[in-house]
Amino acid sequence: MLFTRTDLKDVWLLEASPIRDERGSFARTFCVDEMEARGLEHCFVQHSLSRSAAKHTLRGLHFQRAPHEEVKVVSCLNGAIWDVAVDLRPQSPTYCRWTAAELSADNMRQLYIPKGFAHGFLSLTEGAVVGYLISTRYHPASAAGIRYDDPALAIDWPAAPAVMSEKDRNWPLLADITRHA
Ligand SMILES: Cc1cn([C@H]2C[C@H](O)[C@@H](COP(=O)(O)OP(=O)(O)O[C@H]3O[C@H](C)C(=O)[C@H](O)[C@H]3O)O2)c(=O)[nH]c1=O
Repeated sequence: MLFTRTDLKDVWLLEASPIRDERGSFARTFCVDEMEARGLEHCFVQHSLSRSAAKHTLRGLHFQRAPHEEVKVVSCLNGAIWDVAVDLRPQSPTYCRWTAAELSADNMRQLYIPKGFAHGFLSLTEGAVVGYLISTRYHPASAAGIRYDDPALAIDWPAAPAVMSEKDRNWPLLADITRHA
């Protein structure tokens, strides 16, 4: 596997190294030793999948509040998504900055998103299936989010969302959260 830091240094792009033969290919997508060697989380207590039927479905921006913050490793198992991580760590030099990567079943890339980040994606194809390795148990009472179009983040989404949940439409702006913190 190839591990590359993104422009947000604690967010990593993980790239599989498929071994190809006449049948197709085989690729390792997770290795505890490789994660440990880079000081990355390697214990994921929950694995989840989401399927988005329509192209340009937007999910996010989500995070769980302390003490239930999550490390996520996000992959795209069918189709393609534009995956976004937003640094919400107040003391971070990259606070409020975002990074994005195109993840697809073809490129077998994964995004490693540490605690303190919000996560979201826009599907780029119909039938996008997204896989999550998650370090922390789902804790609904700690579920939180910020608006995908928050001007404080200015995320340059590749297209307008065609489908999103009412919950995602109505997350607060970061300014509203920090004002009431
Ligand atoms: C996350 C989660 C959700 N659920 C239930 C709650 C709802 O009844 C239903 C759909 O949940 P939600 O609308 O939060 O699903 P997404 O909008 O795909 O949210 C996910 O996608 C964004 C981009 C993320 O980064 C999070 O991992 C996750 O929140 O599944 C569970 O039962 N367990 C879970 O771990």
